[in-house]
Amino acid sequence: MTTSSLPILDRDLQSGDLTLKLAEIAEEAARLILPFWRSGTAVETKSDDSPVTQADRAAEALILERLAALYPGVQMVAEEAVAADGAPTQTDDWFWLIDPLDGTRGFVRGGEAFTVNIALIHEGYPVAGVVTAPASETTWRSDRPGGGALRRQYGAVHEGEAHAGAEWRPIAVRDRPQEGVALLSHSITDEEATRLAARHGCTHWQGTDSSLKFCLIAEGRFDAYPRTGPTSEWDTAAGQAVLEAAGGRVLAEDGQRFRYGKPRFLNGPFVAIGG
Ligand SMILES: Nc1ncnc2c1ncn2[C@@H]1O[C@H](COP(=O)(O)O)[C@@H](OP(=O)(O)O)[C@H]1O
Ligand SMILES: [Mg+2]
Repeated sequence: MTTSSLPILDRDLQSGDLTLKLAEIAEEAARLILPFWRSGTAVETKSDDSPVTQADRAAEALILERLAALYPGVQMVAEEAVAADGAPTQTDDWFWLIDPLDGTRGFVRGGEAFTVNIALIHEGYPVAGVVTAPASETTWRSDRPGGGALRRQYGAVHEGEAHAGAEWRPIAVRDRPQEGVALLSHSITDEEATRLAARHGCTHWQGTDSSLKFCLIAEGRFDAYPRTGPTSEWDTAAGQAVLEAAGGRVLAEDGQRFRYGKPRFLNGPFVAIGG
């Protein structure tokens, strides 16, 4: 592997330019995905029983091409490539985790909660991440390390109409209110959701697909996202980077910071929490 682009990658990470460039890529992928949404696009079932569409594949191909052009030689671990070719058995110090379309089930149902996710892992932890929600034309990103988290609504930028929402605005987690609200996957029962929410000090909960859950906690609208069922590392890494930058935390069952590069890139249980 060539490591020649690592100095440039690290320079861009430290300046915050990295996630600005990643946001452009994720938004380009989002524009590619959107025409497939609510279009009755064909759905195939992967070996793990999860759905995949042409939108997932087209978006992943675009992201891989853009990343390889910007930072050649950095290892890329992406959902559809792993589904097709298997997972790499080793990870480098630096690697990308890419989920071109998270929340595919919701996407296929015509729901709005689906996202494009790009994260950079360094020595086992997400150090930069970008999440884009194509349906609402919104992007969340971590800024330079220690620089917080930001959100923008990008649609108007490309229609050529300057409007306030198109600016990057800082976001932050909220202090836990008396009646906290948890976000949970639709993949669990109502009983399980109520129990999980209560375990993490929340009196209410709401079901939401995809990594959008991390972003909604990062911007201070919700309080926790506990997950006991399986996810893959590309489902959570970018959301974790955004949430941590906004002042939140993602913890494994042992209370330690949630880490990456695990066997087959499979996540165990975790909880994402705001303030
Ligand atoms: N058995 C399993 N193993 C690994 N990941 C799983 C899984 N069941 C669900 N997931 C992951 O959970 C994600 C959906 O989470 P949520 O329910 O919060 O929307 C899916 O992302 P994709 O839609 O990208 O496939 C999928 O990767
Ligand atoms: Mg996913």
